[in-house]
Amino acid sequence: MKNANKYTRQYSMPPESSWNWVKKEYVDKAPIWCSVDLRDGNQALVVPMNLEEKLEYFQLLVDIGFKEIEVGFPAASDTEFVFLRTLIERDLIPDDVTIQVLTQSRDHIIRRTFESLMGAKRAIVHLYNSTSIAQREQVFRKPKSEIVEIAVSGAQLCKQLALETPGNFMFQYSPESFTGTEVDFALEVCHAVLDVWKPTAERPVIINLPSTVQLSLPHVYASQIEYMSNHLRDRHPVIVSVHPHNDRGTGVADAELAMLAGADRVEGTLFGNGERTGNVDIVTLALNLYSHGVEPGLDFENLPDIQSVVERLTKMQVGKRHPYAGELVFTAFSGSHQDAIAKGMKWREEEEREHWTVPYLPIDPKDIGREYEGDIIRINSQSGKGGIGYLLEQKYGFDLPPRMREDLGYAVKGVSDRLQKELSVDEIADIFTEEFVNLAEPIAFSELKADEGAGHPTTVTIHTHGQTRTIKGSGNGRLDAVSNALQASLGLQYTNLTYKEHALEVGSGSRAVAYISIDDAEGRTHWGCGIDTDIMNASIKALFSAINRMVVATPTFVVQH
Ligand SMILES: CC(=O)SCCNC(=O)CCNC(=O)[C@H](O)C(C)(C)COP(=O)(O)OP(=O)(O)OC[C@H]1O[C@@H](n2cnc3c(N)ncnc32)[C@H](O)[C@@H]1OP(=O)(O)O
Ligand SMILES: CC(C)C(=O)C(=O)O
Repeated sequence: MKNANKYTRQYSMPPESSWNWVKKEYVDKAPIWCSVDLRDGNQALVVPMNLEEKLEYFQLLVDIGFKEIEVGFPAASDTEFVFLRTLIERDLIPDDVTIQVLTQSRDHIIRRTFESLMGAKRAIVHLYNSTSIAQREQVFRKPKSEIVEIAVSGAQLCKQLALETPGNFMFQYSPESFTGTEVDFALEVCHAVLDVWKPTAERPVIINLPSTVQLSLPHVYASQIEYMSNHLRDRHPVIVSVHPHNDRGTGVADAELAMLAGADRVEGTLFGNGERTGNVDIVTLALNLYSHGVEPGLDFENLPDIQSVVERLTKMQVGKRHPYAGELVFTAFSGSHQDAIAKGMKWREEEEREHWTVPYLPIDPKDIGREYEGDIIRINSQSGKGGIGYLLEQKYGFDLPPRMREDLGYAVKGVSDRLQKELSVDEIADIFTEEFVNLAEPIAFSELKADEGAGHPTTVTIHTHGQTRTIKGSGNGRLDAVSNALQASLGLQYTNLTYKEHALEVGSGSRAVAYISIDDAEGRTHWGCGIDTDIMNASIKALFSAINRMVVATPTFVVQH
């Protein structure tokens, strides 16, 4: 980048920093949330929402639990004005919800804003004017004193109109572009406004300190907020609010550090919609609190539904990696992650655990309406036996022995790598069946007859190379007898037979599944699986499967006739 010297840092540190917020470990209570989706979010859309869309969005915000909702900039357009009138006239604002409206500090805009509020029981009137060096020099071309005057005259008019308009009005002031303003000057403007509004405990005032454009690292913003919070003359009746944007990608960090630094209130939007890179994402902030065991006071238990409504109304898409909401954010493709998640989930099943600590999953996806199946473990060529085995167990009930999972893992990864695609759990089950279950080539099991006498004498009917044969054996159990018959009659050589069985509880009918491994003459292990309604038949089919895999893997072997 050859033009780095074109840029310079445009923020200023406060005159002093106490850095007390650094010593706080985490945010221990939810802030007052204010949604600005219908204003800052809406003003940033290619096509702003229409009346019906805004009404639906408003109801969504109410359902989520927002108690303060900035419903628009009523002087901006007819749609904005009519929307507010509709909320008021149709009595759509619940008693415990306060609407907020934004106005520039300009006479006719403030007047129009109060007109729009006629009949409202309660509202926050949010006044702003820009205070940064860049805006003073380039937009307003006014000295500091005249910028203060813009704020003061607007505050005075708001106060006067609030007295003349029926309803209960609270005031909010934003030194817009606060992050590009000398912090002491921002304090001066806020004091001038507070001198007009004179907040009391019964009628507090909100001082909102936006990172209109993010200009610094988050700790600088936090220091600015801390300075303002510590130096506001009469702090108690003032609610310090923040309104972070996301230009540097750290809107969430700005908000979180600002809360540590004294902010009582946060303005933001769902999924971070808003000007340019967006406003701070309240979903992320709330769920970050939740993941620390702090009740966020907003209900995101059905986040996928909320997301689809927001996407439909805003015509914006939530990214696949978006915290908490993105399609892939609870998904592990990579083997070691899957293995740890599968073990973590099993650990939870073993007994009730007080806290959620599953590796790689910061919260339980189910808490926000996500599913485990198809969400947390997905399979491609980066995957491993742990995840593959976990999926087969969850959906189909196969509890494979650990070493068999390894064999299946390689088979599945091989297919995914060759086809260059993700595999569904059904496709994995197909691979498992094709590769390991009830294999009948080149030797097929047909029938078993238990003969009379000691040593479990057994007659087995098999098909091989187009012929049906009857072979006999005995042993210390029925399976051992079949195994001995096969080894003696067909010239097979293997040792170390291992065996595991369980009922297949998933799916229709009661079936048993057996897994068998054998070691061939060269020490290689071959696995097979058998499924049957009869447990003995399941185990014999598992043995045939293992033998058939061994025979196929040993091209030099010839079955004796
Ligand atoms: C950071 C933020 O998101 S702030 C919110 C921004 N949101 C919006 O602007 C959306 C809604 N806005 C609008 O629809 C329009 O801008 C309106 C209706 C409010 C005003 O429209 P207009 O008067 O036609 O145009 P515009 O906004 O460009 O006005 C610019 C004038 O207002 C002045 N101005 C801008 N903001 C403010 C303010 N907060 N207080 C006082 N004056 C202001 C400018 O200096 C400029 O003055 P000039 O006429 O002397 O040059
Ligand atoms: C009006 C203010 C709060 C604003 O939207 C901003 O600064 O981003």
